[in-house]
Amino acid sequence: METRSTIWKRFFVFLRPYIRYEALLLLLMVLGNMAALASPYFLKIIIDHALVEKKTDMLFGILSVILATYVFRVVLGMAAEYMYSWISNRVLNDLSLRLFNHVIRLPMSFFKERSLGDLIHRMNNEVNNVRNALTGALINFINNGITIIGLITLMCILEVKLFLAICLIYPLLFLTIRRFHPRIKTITGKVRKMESAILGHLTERVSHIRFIKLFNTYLFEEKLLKDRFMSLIKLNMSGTLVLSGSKGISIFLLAMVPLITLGLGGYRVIAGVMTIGTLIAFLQYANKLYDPFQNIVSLYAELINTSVSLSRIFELLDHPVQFSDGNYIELEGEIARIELNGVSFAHQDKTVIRDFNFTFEAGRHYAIVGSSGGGKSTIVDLLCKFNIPATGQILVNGQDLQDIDMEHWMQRLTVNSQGYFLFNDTIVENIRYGKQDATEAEAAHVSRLVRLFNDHQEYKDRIDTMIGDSGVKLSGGQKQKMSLGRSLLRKTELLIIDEASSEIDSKSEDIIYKHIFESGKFHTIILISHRLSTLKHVQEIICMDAGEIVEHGTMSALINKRGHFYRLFESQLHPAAQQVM
Ligand SMILES: Nc1ncnc2c1ncn2[C@@H]1O[C@H](COP(=O)(O)OP(=O)(O)OP(=O)(O)O)[C@@H](O)[C@H]1O
Repeated sequence: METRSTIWKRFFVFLRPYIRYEALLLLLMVLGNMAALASPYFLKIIIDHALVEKKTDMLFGILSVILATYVFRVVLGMAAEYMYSWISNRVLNDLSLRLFNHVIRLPMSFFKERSLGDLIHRMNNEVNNVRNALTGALINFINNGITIIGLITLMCILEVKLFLAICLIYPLLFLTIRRFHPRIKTITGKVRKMESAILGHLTERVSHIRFIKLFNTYLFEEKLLKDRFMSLIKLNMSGTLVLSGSKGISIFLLAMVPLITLGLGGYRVIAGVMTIGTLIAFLQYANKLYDPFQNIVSLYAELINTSVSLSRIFELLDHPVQFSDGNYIELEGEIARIELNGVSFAHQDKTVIRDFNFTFEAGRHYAIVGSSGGGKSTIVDLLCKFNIPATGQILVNGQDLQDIDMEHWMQRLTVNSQGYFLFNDTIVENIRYGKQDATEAEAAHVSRLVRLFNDHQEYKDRIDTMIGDSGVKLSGGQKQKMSLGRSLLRKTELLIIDEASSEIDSKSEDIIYKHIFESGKFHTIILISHRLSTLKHVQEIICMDAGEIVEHGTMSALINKRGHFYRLFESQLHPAAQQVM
């Protein structure tokens, strides 16, 4: 784990672009503090000179100066606040954008191992913690720090011996902070992890509310969440105990400062080695020291929390992305062939693909079939670079796919996968996600190609309406049609359709597939399907079982073979078999 100083050093990289504005802010803050700290010194002059020497002019002259410093302070304060808000908003914007841009470029393997809740917690809650620290704690920490330096300087100027006496308190304060804060940091880290887990739990449960209702598991769910909240409360309470203990001792130690000042200072005034004006001014400064020190102690604890948030954010940023870093190459020319040579792949310890050897030639249409869990979608993920072969190679025109730039590669193919992604937006906008520069008319056109609605009126009424979260206002078949429409908007050399029409009625499916396979829009197509009726569109079928190719060939050859393929489709086969034989 990174040390706190390295974490802050890394964070200061985000502050660097605004260094000029920060320098100006610091100047405003120093000037504002100087103006705020001047009053007790003027008070000393009033007591020791204007009053003792009975100089009315001097009295009112100094009072006017004090008034001017008040005005100066207010103006500087407003300017500093504005500047601070400007800087912190920009820094946060940079941090959030950098995080988002990084996360969306992380390899798929990263997302398979992480819980969604943990990711959202880091990208939202932890960034908000940094936001709170930036908009409050950090500025106060710096401001209080400047005040303390100013106060110490003025106290030394006034009476250095008295200042040295109150300094005895500070090593004790330092020891208290050192003793308590590592424990606070550990507890904070645990709280954050638990909060992420709870967020993940809530996200999962609310997004599957339908199943809670169907299985009537309200009480079970309530108990599950209650147990998690109880553990969080226990952890939070132990954190509060340590924090309040640390604060209590610090506050007690700081409260000793005015007592020592009055005791020693009063003695020195009685002994005639110090003026009353100096004692009053010093006492005011010593009292003023109490608040910023107390604030700094609390803010320090808050900044420890922030450093935990930052370390969780940086942990994400440290995960290597899968995109261009100058080491990847771009594929020259069109895709001529994709060869999978002895490819194997495992999820954790479980081997999912075994010694897969096949060459997809450009211009041909293929299907991959096999029983559930046989490894078909894993092959798609390997072709998308979402999975990386454990052994063997995937070669595109002889180039290792792993060496080809991810962004460049993804421009060459369109993948219509099993899990579609629909946003709470209009149908047109959802379809346009496939090709962001497509016009509304193009999007509307493909919605008709995939027969999204039954009649003309429905297109008119619904195409611009919101579809709800994850397309909740659409039927299962309509969602799949929209997803296919989105793919149809693109024009790429290779199209992969992974079980994308299981909920679409056979008649519509046939029309849509005819268009896809016969329009010539996609040169090479790989179709994954459990429906025999869709296989008539392809020229070659690969039959997989337990991660291996067990048969491949044309549909009629495979049917005649009476092997794996035949058994797999036996129940759907007889009417179709008549057509192909
Ligand atoms: N993220 C994962 N972690 C662990 N195992 C996984 C993961 N994803 C898939 N698997 C396993 O890999 C195997 C192959 O899954 P895959 O999705 O490729 O099968 P499939 O042939 O596409 O199945 P289906 O026809 O049901 O879609 C399955 O046994 C599955 O349990």
